Amino acid sequence: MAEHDIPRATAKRLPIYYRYLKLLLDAGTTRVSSNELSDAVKFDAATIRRDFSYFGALGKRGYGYDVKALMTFFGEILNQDTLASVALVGVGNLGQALLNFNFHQSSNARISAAFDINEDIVNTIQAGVPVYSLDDLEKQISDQRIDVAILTVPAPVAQDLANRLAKAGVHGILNFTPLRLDVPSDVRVQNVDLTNELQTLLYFINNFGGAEA
Ligand SMILES: NC(=O)c1ccc[n+]([C@@H]2O[C@H](COP(=O)([O-])OP(=O)(O)OC[C@H]3O[C@@H](n4cnc5c(N)ncnc54)[C@H](O)[C@@H]3O)[C@@H](O)[C@H]2O)c1
Repeated sequence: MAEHDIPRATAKRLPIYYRYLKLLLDAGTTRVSSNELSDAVKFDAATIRRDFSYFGALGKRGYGYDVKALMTFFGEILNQDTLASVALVGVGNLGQALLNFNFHQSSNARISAAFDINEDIVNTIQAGVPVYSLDDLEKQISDQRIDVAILTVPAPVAQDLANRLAKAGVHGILNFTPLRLDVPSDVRVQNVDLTNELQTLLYFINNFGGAEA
């Protein structure tokens, strides 16, 4: 958890800054201006300067920002050095796709355990990740110190599983199901809804043309 008191919108942009800075650093670039960053990540330069100012960072007029210093700084805030183990519950169409996607390449998280009730895939390894029986949920979450779970099960069983996950000690749920989950106050839920995203996109295209929202 970041100890800096920053707006949520800024916090959401941090991983995007971080990924781009990593690209720059890998390409041997040592400094970057807010305008160059703006071109690459598509937030306006004023937003970027304001975001960075929350951290007391770090730009110099006529020089821009030091890429390595920014990376180190954001890396610490984002905890890039600690690899977070994530559970995936529900290894169906969507779950499989997420297993195949290598989160670890671009973030500090990796799916380390998957769970399902389908006997055909329980006790197999899918995309390098062991699939456990749902009966092992609590034990694996505790043994592997899993703090975050991705929920890709049918909606009717989602609340039950959210209850179990919360009870087992999970503090974050990335919820792909259409159900809005009730969770204890120490659990954070992030809902992902591709239909919503698509509708929003269509709305903006239809009402404002191609310009970005
Ligand atoms: N957010 C989005 O944009 C989006 C997009 C597609 C699907 N979805 C949602 O994601 C969920 C999964 O969709 P899908 O197409 O992968 O479905 P699917 O039927 O292919 O997969 C569901 C998986 O969950 C497993 N399962 C069922 N009950 C379980 C339980 N109690 N515990 C553990 N595993 C259980 C099934 O065996 C199956 O492997 C659905 O709720 C769907 O509505 C969301």
